[in-house]
Amino acid sequence: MDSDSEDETVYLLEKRRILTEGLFRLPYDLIAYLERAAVHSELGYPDLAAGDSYRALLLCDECANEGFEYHEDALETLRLRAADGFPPVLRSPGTAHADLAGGVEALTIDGDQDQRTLQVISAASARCYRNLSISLLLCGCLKSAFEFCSRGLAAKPEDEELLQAMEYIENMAKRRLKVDEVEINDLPDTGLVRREIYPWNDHEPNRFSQETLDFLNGQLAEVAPKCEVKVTELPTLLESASNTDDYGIIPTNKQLGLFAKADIEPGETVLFEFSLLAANNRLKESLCDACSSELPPLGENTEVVGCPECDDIMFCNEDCLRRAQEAYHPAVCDKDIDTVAKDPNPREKPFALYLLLLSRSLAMAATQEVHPLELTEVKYIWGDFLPSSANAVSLSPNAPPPPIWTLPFSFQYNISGPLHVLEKMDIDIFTSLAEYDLWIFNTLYSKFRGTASARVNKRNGHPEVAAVHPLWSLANHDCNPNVQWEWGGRMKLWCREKRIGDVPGGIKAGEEILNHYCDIDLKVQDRREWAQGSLGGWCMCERCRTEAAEEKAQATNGTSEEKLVNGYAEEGA
Ligand SMILES: C[S@@+](CC[C@H](N)C(=O)[O-])C[C@H]1O[C@@H](n2cnc3c(N)ncnc32)[C@H](O)[C@@H]1O
Repeated sequence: MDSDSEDETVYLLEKRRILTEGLFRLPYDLIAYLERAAVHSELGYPDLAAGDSYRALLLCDECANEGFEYHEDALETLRLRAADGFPPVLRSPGTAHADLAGGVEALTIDGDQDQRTLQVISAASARCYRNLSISLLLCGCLKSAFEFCSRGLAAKPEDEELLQAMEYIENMAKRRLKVDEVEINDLPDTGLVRREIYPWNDHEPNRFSQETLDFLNGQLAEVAPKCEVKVTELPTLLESASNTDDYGIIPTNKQLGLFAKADIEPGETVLFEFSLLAANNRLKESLCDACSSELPPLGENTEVVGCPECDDIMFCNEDCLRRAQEAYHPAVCDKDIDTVAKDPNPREKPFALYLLLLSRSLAMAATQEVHPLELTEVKYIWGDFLPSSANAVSLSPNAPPPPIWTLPFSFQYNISGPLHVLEKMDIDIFTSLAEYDLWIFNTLYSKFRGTASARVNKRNGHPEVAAVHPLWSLANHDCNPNVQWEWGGRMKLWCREKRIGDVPGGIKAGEEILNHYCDIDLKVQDRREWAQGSLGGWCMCERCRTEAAEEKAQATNGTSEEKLVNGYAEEGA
């Protein structure tokens, strides 16, 4: 980044800070949301621009509909903001004092107050539709972009910006689907956005500080008394196969890892962790709401209990009910929330499970009255973030290719879904911006995607239960692991009896706890493909490198033997 763009970024970040603080003071200010959307766009965060524009659109609806919950507050704020004239953010670029996009209406700012307010609302909702169309297109969410663009065009059929946006969406859809005619239901609706510690995120701890290590080791003392967390160096993984298998030295990066602080015997339990940060996507199934283990059949001696206040929510026993009441259940008790993201269509199952984990973390934050990023289950976990500078989009004509963003994103699962959950929890999504802003949802998703484990349905192989076990997730992967894990109510990690090649198990004090993120019985290529998602790249463990080298040597030998045979045949002929 050159110094001009650095200055520009500093200026925009300050503008963003001021606008956000303004929203804390005037939470129903749709104009401030549109102003912040413009800043987010300029900073290169189209997802955050879409989030702000959607909130502004909701506030336009609040202003326009008398019966709506925040009608008075939203309207009063809008009148305040439009008191001195037409807010500049509603003007199209290049127009002097009114929104003339589409050339259809010159807005009078001197009419009676109601008339003027209606004009401002109409111009604001048009701005929201334009922003949503373009920002969602940039995030790869073509179907949602198309839908918002169509809604905008229904209200303003001649709007030039919307007509232009529709053309972009259709062209992009044709390119992505490789077709000449686009069918709306086929439009892709997920994409990738920046995965980073946002420059304004002051909730992230220094994961390598003594304070963090002491805190985590204090927690480990209870669930894994023979383990400690330490700072370590891990290979920096590439996205896919490369010739670095043969390299003696691979670049590394600093991360955390779990280490034995005393000898551990084969078969011995290494870690036994309970987590309430768990979720399942089966509607009306017999799973404990707290720990997600299968409930035993109901009988006379059953310990299974229900919440006295709400239907159908069951817990293994009084202990799980008590933990739920302390940690998250009051925020969702009797709130008709158990249908959200349940029984999704198979293609959406992973996204839906992450939304359910996010919902659980929001319920935990609301019940415990802490910021979601300050929850102990969340604060210290790995998020696979890239530096903001590596994600930034340069506007310079000599810039290198744009960065590849890595956080999966959709309008439904990142924007409207979490807001829907909060509304179900009776949380005012406007006055709670400091706790429930979109960048916070994105940060939570980054962390969950870097650490959650899922259980699949044995019948259809689809993921149906997911959980984050913050201490278990400190263990790194190796295709020759020294531990084995199983999750059913509690996450259990125990020392393997045997390592690969029938080598006897056992872990010596000081050695790293080596977990496995894939099925280690597979061949090297399949293992690497399986683990790629959770590792964030191509596995470079010793076993993978050795086996890949052996396979390569065999393939090369095979080819030269073949050549020889052919050669003899030719000579003989
Ligand atoms: C669940 S976390 C493991 C704990 C993590 N190292 C930490 O600092 O909290 C998973 C991440 O650890 C890193 N990791 C784990 N095993 C690795 C390995 N064998 N090689 C390289 N990176 C690894 C990857 O970045 C992966 O995305």
